[in-house]
Amino acid sequence: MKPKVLLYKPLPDDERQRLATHFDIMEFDGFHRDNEIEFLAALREAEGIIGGSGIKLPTERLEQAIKLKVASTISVGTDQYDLDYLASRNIPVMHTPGVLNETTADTLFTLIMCTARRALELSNMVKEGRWKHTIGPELYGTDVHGKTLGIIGMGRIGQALAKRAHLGFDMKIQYANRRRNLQAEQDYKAQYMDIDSLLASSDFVCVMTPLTAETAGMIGEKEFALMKPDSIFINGSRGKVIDESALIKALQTKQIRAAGLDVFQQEPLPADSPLCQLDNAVLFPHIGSATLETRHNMVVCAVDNLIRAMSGDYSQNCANGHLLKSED
Ligand SMILES: NC(=O)C1=CN([C@@H]2O[C@H](COP(=O)(O)OP(=O)(O)OC[C@H]3O[C@@H](n4cnc5c(N)ncnc54)[C@H](OP(=O)(O)O)[C@@H]3O)[C@@H](O)[C@H]2O)C=CC1
Ligand SMILES: O=CC(=O)O
Repeated sequence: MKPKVLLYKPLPDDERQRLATHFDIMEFDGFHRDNEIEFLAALREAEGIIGGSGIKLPTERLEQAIKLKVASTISVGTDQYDLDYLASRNIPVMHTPGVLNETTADTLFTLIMCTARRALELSNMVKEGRWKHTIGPELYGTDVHGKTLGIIGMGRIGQALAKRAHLGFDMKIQYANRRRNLQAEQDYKAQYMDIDSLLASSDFVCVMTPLTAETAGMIGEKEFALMKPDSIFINGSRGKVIDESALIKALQTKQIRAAGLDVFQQEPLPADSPLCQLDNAVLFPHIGSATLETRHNMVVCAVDNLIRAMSGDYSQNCANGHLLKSED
């Protein structure tokens, strides 16, 4: 008999079939009020689970997953799970680092360009028939090339962003991490500094840390007040890393120039969010890695991770490996 796996995100046919050769799949399109009873019944039977980062499975749900051996997420972020709790049950949480670095950095750079050059605001002006004469300084953008980019969270994706900025746009790179990243210092002349100094001296600030107890609410009113009045704030990490109300205030009062956001405290972002009323906010629907190629590669990686971890090998791509008890 094949082990039972709960799949809660639609997969491309090829990867769904590969999963089905190894496991008996119990399949759901997300987890919501309409499928709650069946989903929770499947969770109680599941030895493995695989799905995306959009579905939160809090501890009180996972407590019901009494047969669970492995959780595999089709994302690099793992904040939808309590890693400590799963580690206390010796359950590895597998994720997809690396395969999405370049695509996510492309998205971040798109946010940088769109905010700096007011691309969406001006495109809407053209589409809505409001382009009546050559635009004047009140609608000019600001340069990207040659400016200073501050990256909070110089990890895999942060470095891919630094590469674009430094090698392609001649930007000066500075960064904040808990530990220094000597590779980024060598490759992109990145300068290490504390978060407050970075905020006060960057033209663009991009947050790319994971969401953890330490980073939740890390950028709030005090931090926005430190930023330069002409600076631009980019968030590609998780919405809860910043205080969204404080950001809205900073944008409304033009304390900072603009913001480019791929992630929000609540997703999907409610249409009545004040962010939707702001010309100086460029908003993406959490599409950091959303290209056909990269999303496929992430699924391949997550299916591989599940197959390997279910057979006891979680030596690669395990987000809580350092917390697990060794089997030998
Ligand atoms: N918008 C989207 O679609 C996507 C969003 N993401 C998000 O981006 C996150 C980062 O991904 P990735 O680059 O692969 O992760 P990495 O682990 O490679 O990088 C994270 C970086 O954050 C730093 N960091 C962690 N905690 C802190 C802290 N308290 N203060 C300052 N820096 C900190 C780490 O350095 P150090 O440990 O030295 O502090 C590390 O350099 C993911 O966890 C996910 O939430 C990822 C992919 C797509
Ligand atoms: O947000 C996306 C991820 O992979 O994490």
